Amino acid sequence: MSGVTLSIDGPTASGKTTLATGLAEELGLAFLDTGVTFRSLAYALEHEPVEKLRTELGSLLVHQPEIHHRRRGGGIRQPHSVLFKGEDITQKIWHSSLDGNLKSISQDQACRREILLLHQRIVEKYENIVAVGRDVAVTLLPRASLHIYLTADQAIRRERRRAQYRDFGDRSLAVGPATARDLENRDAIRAMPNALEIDSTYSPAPVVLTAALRGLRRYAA
Ligand SMILES: Nc1ncnc2c1ncn2[C@@H]1O[C@H](COP(=O)(O)OP(=O)(O)OP(=O)(O)O)[C@@H](O)[C@H]1O
Ligand SMILES: Nc1ccn([C@@H]2O[C@H](COP(=O)(O)O)[C@@H](O)[C@H]2O)c(=O)n1
Repeated sequence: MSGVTLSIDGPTASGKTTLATGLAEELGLAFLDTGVTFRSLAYALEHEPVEKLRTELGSLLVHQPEIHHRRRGGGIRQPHSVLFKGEDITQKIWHSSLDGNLKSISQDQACRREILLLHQRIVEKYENIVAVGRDVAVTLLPRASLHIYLTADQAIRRERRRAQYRDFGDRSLAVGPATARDLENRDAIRAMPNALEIDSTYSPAPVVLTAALRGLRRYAA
């Protein structure tokens, strides 16, 4: 299968990254986590005014997506990384103290437009890519081979996030209900012909991956 593009949207801790990584490993895709860019801007906002971030984003921030070999070849060919003004900030963007900045950035429409342009320049470079976020089906990859909306009950998502960050005391455990944006995107995805909605509440990650691969075979055939 060549020319594979996949979008995955869904609420916090629904398993988007897990599924994207599985698909990227299985199919040898590049993997763009758009949330990483929002988080990087939240970090950058500690250092530069928002006006500068908006107008100079393309030169201030370099986001390299992860690139996977096919499963049989195994492993990651290029790990994801983010450089801000040349400094590698990949490990610095997760701190819960940045939650307020993250909210400001994600509500700033001008910032969202600049972030989208940055992501469009990234996806243009890859023939085979999976992009993950909260609006990627509608904004970034409207012509993807398959659009996945992944969800799970809030209590389950909260429990999974707590377990995931048990050893990372400085990370945010905030897991709310699906936001208005999540629901808007879910409805838009439902209306797309090549869409798949997966509820992972009672499905372990390998089952979710199998369902996504089956969906891809169906629509990309
Ligand atoms: N189907 C599943 N069953 C059980 N646990 C899962 C499943 N999918 C993912 N998880 C676990 O749930 C946690 C959150 O998953 P993940 O980080 O992939 O979510 P996410 O949607 O990418 O989160 P975010 O919204 O922060 O980007 C991880 O610990 C992951 O291993
Ligand atoms: N396409 C996107 C991606 C992310 N956001 C915002 O960034 C936050 C962090 O994303 P994670 O995937 O790392 O949790 C997220 O909570 C959103 O506020 C977005 O708006 N659009």
